[in-house]
Amino acid sequence: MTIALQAKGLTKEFKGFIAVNNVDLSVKKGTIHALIGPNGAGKTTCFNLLTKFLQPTRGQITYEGRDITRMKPSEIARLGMVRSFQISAIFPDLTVLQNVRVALQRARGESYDFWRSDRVLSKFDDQAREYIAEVGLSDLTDERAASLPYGRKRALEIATTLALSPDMLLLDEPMAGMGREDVERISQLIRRIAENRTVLMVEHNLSVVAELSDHITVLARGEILAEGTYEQISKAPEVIEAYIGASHD
Ligand SMILES: Nc1ncnc2c1ncn2[C@@H]1O[C@H](COP(=O)(O)OP(=O)(O)OP(=O)(O)O)[C@@H](O)[C@H]1O
Repeated sequence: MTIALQAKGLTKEFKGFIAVNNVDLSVKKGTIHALIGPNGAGKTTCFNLLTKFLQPTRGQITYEGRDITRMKPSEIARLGMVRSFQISAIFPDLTVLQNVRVALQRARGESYDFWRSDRVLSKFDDQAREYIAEVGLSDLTDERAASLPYGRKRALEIATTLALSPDMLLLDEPMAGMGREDVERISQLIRRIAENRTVLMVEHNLSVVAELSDHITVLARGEILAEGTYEQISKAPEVIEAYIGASHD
């Protein structure tokens, strides 16, 4: 199996504090890979390094074999590696269809003009409807984004991310703030979008991680503590200890 994203010796220091320390990570193509760990483990920092929102102090990152260590988020997006919610927030007063059309228009490098007529944008309709169907929002195509329940808004955000045609999607806590029904819905959505894409996610909800992930990397205190399937890592004494220890902090 080929590697989509790889980090070697990834390190981030904040004024002498080492938030991410010498992390080696390989995300295989076509898999769902989760980054987990107790609070303060360095997951967000690591995620921001991989998505190029932060510059590493040391280390190298490659995507599809290409060195992306010094690239900007917009440059890696063009290579096909896209962070969810990267393009924009949702426009609350536009409909679901209009939001995805705008995302498509921007992804094609056309600037977005509010005054553009529907007719000009309608060339994106078919593609937009495809993405809307992919995230399960077809019934709500003509609803205003503002009127969507929270979980559906996240689905819409994912649809606008798909407009950048990513081969790899990076999701930052996709289940944050969601009720049970939405968690189930977004889990299915992630599984569906991962059928022909690679996914790396930071996620706190361990049952979601257990259900979705092919491979899991556990971070603690900025370092890799364990790696493997959920079955493997959930039995590792050092992982159990890190989580139990963290709950007593
Ligand atoms: N900009 C910064 N400046 C200084 N220290 C930082 C900065 N960002 C993160 N840290 C520190 O780095 C450590 C790791 O933080 P990070 O947010 O990456 O952890 P996390 O695993 O995502 O935690 P959580 O699950 O609580 O979000 C923490 O101790 C945090 O205080």
